[in-house]
Amino acid sequence: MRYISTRGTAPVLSFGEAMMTGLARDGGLYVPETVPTLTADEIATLAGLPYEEVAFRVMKPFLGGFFADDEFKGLIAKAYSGFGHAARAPLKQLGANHFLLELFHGPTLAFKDFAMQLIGQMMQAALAKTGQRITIVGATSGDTGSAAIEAFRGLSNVDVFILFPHGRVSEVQRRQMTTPTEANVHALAMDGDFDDCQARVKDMFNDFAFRDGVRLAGVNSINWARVLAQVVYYFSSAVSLGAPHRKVSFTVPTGNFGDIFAGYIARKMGLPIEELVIATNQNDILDRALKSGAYETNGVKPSISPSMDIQVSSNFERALFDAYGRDGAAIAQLMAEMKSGGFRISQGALETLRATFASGRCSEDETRATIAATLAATGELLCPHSAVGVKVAEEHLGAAPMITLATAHPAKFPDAVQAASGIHPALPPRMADLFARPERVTRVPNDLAALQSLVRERLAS
Ligand SMILES: Cc1ncc(COP(=O)(O)O)c(C=O)c1O
Ligand SMILES: N[C@@H](CCOP(=O)(O)O)C(=O)O
Repeated sequence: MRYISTRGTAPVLSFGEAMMTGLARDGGLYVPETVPTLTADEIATLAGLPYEEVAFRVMKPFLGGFFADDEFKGLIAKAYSGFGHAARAPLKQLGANHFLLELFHGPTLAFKDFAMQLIGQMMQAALAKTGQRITIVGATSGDTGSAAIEAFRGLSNVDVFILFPHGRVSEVQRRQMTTPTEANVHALAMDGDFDDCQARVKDMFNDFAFRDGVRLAGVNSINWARVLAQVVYYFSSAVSLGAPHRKVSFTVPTGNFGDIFAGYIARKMGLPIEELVIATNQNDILDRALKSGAYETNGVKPSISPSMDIQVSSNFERALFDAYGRDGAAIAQLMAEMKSGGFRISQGALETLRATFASGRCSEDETRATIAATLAATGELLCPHSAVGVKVAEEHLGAAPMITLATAHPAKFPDAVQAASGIHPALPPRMADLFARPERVTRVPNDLAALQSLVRERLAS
């Protein structure tokens, strides 16, 4: 099993190497050279299995033997043991043919825990074999950061630095990142928006002296292993609604395009997915791109679904790579144009993307109205991101059952949820004192050299 870069010139790597490498050295993202498939019979046998067993069967073909079967099963078991629901990713019925996939029962109450808890286990196992230490630098619009901190806090061979946009995450999200007391956790509030944070992380990877000097590792969806772990719940939910004997559709609240790209991989593996719907908030670059062919940023606008306040959608590069016939040079050219604000997608690539993805946009008012209407109709209290998904899904209901991904717990966004529904969602008891815990955070400028100095100083201290 080999992994290649979307920009065509970085070394070809094994699964383990791709996981520990993060961004490819040509600036691209690693993808499998070929996507393994499951037969209809293999998919059918997933129905009724525990989530952990589905995870093992879906992910194993991508590993190329990097972990022995028993070791991998053990890592999966540990990764999901802290989840607060026996099903891990339960499905709830919202309407006649509309289902909600609750992905917020992990330790930090967002879908990020599915991949981050597992990647934490896999990276620790890999480091234990080599005796190395690594420095993780991640960018977050709120959820990746807390999930990464939870997965790596307290480890002696890992430092974790998280850049979040100052003033642009919810208070619960911020406190999840700033209240852990372990010395290897470094929460950094950066001037700018999420796109700036992600750009600085990629800059650090593209500075080879820095990258090699600190042994930089990535846990954003830059890292293929993050995407892979998210493929699993497409299978677990689809088979529970009758796949592969009937098709299902998915709507995915989307920002950095990692989660919906995992759905795309599930479809390439053989899962019969009718429609894959991208749901955006007012930061609607992906919806505009699919409708007009122009992939152009127009500035991040803060919203009540802050984790999706993203315009430079990292994993869209992976989808473009396939849509352009896996032409790495063409992708490198497009990404260079992106630095000055955007590019036009070629007609052929656009048609390929439209054959694969549908899309829709949800305004702030529509998000609030969907939270209220869904509560009244079903009793389900949605977070604003999940509400964006539900609204867009309702515009795409068809013959196949629609599964909307509920990506975060409403208690992570209590102000927005209360304003929309009148209900103040409570944090689980284990987090009840979150607002009483002291915060530890460093304000940092949007400046690569300053950030690199800070990382080096912290590592030396
Ligand atoms: C709650 C929530 N919903 C949706 C998204 C969008 O997911 P993705 O960035 O994988 O498109 C994010 C951020 O990743 C998120 O934290
Ligand atoms: N919404 C994310 C943004 C980062 O996405 P990632 O999947 O690339 O880690 C967040 O909450 O941080």
